[in-house]
Amino acid sequence: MVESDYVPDESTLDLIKKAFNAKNNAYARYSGFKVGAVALTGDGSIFTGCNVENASYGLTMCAERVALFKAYSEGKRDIKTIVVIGETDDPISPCGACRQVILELAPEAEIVLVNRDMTKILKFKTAELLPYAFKL
Ligand SMILES: O=c1ccn([C@H]2C[C@H](O)[C@@H](CO)O2)c(=O)[nH]1
Ligand SMILES: [Zn+2]
Repeated sequence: MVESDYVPDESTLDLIKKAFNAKNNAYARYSGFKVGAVALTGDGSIFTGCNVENASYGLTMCAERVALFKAYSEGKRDIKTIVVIGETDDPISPCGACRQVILELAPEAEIVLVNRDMTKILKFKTAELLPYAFKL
């Protein structure tokens, strides 16, 4: 993990801005909490995501899984970076479901977690987010 004095390079900063903008598309009718994400693949493709909620709360899909599933559904599996930004004062912390999915679908990725105004940024390797994970 890299602490919040981590200064992203230009291309990572660009990803963070794209995730920030993707947050505007969030369908957060129930929680009011908007989240944006991007997934960067090895060929430079960028897939955005936002959270999409449902009246049946458990059907809600998180922003990072949307971005990841968009990449996979376009045949892009070489996930290099995932950025997630929410509306918290500290960098957002992905839920357990997302950690499980990220571990399997983006095992080599760097996960960049950002707070609401992009002043605090944490960087993790996928495996750090889910120790002793269930795998088959
Ligand atoms: O990392 C996270 C954490 C939460 N959410 C969403 C799910 C729900 O719509 C809302 C509140 O939990 O935020 C995400 O999309 N990503
Ligand atoms: Zn989640």
